[in-house]
Amino acid sequence: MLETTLGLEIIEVVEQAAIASARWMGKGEKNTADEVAVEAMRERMNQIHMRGRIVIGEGERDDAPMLYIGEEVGICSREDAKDFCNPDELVEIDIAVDPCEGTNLVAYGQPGSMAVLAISEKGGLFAAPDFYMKKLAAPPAARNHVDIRKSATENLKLISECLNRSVEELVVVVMDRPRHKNLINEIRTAGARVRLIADGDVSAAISCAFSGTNIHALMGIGAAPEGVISAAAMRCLGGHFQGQLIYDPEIVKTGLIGESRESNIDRLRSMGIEDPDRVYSAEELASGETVLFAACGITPGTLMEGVRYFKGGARTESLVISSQSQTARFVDTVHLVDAPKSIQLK
Ligand SMILES: O=C(COP(=O)(O)O)[C@@H](O)[C@H](O)[C@H](O)[C@H](O)COP(=O)(O)O
Ligand SMILES: [Mn+2]
Ligand SMILES: [Mn+2]
Repeated sequence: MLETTLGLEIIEVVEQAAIASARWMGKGEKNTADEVAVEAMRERMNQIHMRGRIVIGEGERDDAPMLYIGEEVGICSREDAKDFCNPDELVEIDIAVDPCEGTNLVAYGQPGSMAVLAISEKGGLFAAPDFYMKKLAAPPAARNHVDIRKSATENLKLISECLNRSVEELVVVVMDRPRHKNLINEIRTAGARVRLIADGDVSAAISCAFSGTNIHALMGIGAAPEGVISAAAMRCLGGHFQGQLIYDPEIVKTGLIGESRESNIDRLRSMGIEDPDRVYSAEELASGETVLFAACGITPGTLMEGVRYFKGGARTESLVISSQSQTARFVDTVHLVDAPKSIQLK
């Protein structure tokens, strides 16, 4: 029902955010790249016949501009919506957004940034706190064979068996952070190759689900909201994804979580998370009956091209995934803004 209600309109939401943000590529201004993406996403979402509520609106951690958690979006959120929205459109839906995932990547002209969102019925997406999350993503063939509770060495052996290749033939993406020093050493010692990324672990997680990307696992600690968005895509694609919240300041030293382990556990409890050590599967992080995911490349990435402008318009590449129709659509769009004199085919 969700997919038929929203149709392909959500593609335009991520496309508009990406087109706005890519104007700031390489300008060294990450907040502006983020801000324009947020505004474009909000504006386009508010033109859609839907009754949406933002459950994940990344931005809190660095005072970045954000779509606020709890913000209502869509025409059918208005008080008089019954007058112009049909019953399907009035059903409440939850939305997780990251209008500019990889703001630093955009600011410094590096690959892997995207505008991204996930949608499900009310309650269908885990409202992740702005904590860190240990993540494990792997290809569909390794789903439920690997486990985040196992060591990287064990998981690499399992992935190699599931993919019928040697560990040396595997590539693992890890975010380039001091906290991953031991993990990186372990992966290298096991024989696999490591691709270090500066930012953007959503793109890396989803890339594991597609063969041909030469990415076979994502390991390490990133942000929890991005974990839920990655899980939404991986659930639809049948890839493996697990996440575990990180609340111990000894593991990640950051202003994001408090300096006391106990107060962090209390904070999680106050958010309804009774077991702070729980390991969440993709199906638990994105548990709704129907899940939709949409992303549009801002800078070029493993799965999508970045935004390319030409005189009079722009060209974008997006990925829309639906659990309902069981499709992953790559959408190549030419945006004709000012009546361009020619439209290049490729
Ligand atoms: O790269 C990221 C930053 O996202 P954004 O703020 O939307 O540009 C995410 O992919 C990461 O998951 C995560 O946010 C990051 O690991 C947390 O930041 P850091 O403390 O620098 O590791
Ligand atoms: Mn992000
Ligand atoms: Mn962001």
